[in-house]
Amino acid sequence: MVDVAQSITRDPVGTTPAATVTVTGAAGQIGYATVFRAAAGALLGPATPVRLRLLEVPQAARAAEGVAMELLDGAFPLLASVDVFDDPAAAFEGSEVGLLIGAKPRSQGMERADLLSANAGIFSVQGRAINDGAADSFRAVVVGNPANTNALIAASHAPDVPAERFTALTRLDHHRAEAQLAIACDVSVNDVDGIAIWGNHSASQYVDLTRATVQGRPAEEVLAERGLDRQWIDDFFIPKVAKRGAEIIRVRGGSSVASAAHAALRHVRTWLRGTDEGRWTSMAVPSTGAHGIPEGVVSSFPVTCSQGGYAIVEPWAVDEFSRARIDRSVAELLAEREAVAELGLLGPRA
Ligand SMILES: NC(=O)c1ccc[n+]([C@@H]2O[C@H](COP(=O)([O-])OP(=O)(O)OC[C@H]3O[C@@H](n4cnc5c(N)ncnc54)[C@H](O)[C@@H]3O)[C@@H](O)[C@H]2O)c1
Ligand SMILES: O=C(O)C[C@H](O)C(=O)O
Repeated sequence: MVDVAQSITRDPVGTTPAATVTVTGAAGQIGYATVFRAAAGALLGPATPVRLRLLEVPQAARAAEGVAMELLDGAFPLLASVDVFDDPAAAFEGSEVGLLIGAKPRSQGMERADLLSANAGIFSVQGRAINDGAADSFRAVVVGNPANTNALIAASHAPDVPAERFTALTRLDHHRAEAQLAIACDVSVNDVDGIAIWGNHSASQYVDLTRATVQGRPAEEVLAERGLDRQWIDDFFIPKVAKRGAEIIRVRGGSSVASAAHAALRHVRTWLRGTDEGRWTSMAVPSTGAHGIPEGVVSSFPVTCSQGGYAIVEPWAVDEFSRARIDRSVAELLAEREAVAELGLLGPRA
């Protein structure tokens, strides 16, 4: 543990035992936007105190100490403790929830293979640390890109942890699609339902409206009444959502931060608390082979959650267009998997 005078332990409020949450990249932008809301109850709910374990690389550990100081200054009633680490093994000791945000960003001139390899180094080490030290109940969401394949790498290095506990974030894409559909139909986001994100958290993702509803009616029907046909969905709506990350970078001058933090918090909260009756969300999870998506990749699916678990929504007969789009994104995931396998970066479970 980094020697932080700021580390605290106290008896927090709350009616259930405190849960231990490890946040990697805690001094980075998304980490900073996440930990205060986690301390305020947005991750585990208003009844569960949280013990935060912040992991950073050694050169950013000092900045993470500063984050810990600010957490203290929030005097959050639910914050049981906060500790800073630069050693993954220590950071994941007893961990019940992992928010795996820290990753190596793509720098100029870096090839995708270099990015995969740089991140594989990070996620293999963290996978092993989780395998050796995390609590039996451990579950993780990977935010750091390439998120799906990073989750696969971590899971492959943690053979003693059920693979389904390693998930990746596509809830942000799901939220983006809900918002864009609501805007297109001039309704509240509360009126839209049934969107599914398939495949990779990348521009190849398939944003599926075929089961979506707007105020209980098929979304495609409501869009058609507004003169927005399938061509519009294909040419405008899907790219708008799938390329939103790049658009944010262009307009804001930096990648999505608060919306990504919000999505990561909601991902875990929904997983633990459950989806509402009759509704689903999107999560990238290890494929079981469902919907024709081969095992061995972490793909986004529509899922329902209950009692701390999730289930891929039962397969339905997808149309030809959807099938081709799902297969295209899955092909990208398979190529990423092959690239890391060729580099010898997959662990013993692979
Ligand atoms: N899945 C999604 O929806 C989504 C959305 C937005 C961003 N992202 C990704 O999230 C990641 C984080 O974004 P950010 O804006 O916070 O980046 P950032 O560069 O601000 O922060 C990343 C932090 O991770 C730390 N880090 C790097 N390697 C680490 C390691 N081995 N252990 C612990 N910490 C480590 C860095 O020191 C840094 O503080 C990026 O990979 C980004 O592409 C994903
Ligand atoms: O960081 C990025 O490349 C984009 C990010 O994954 C996003 O979807 O906003």
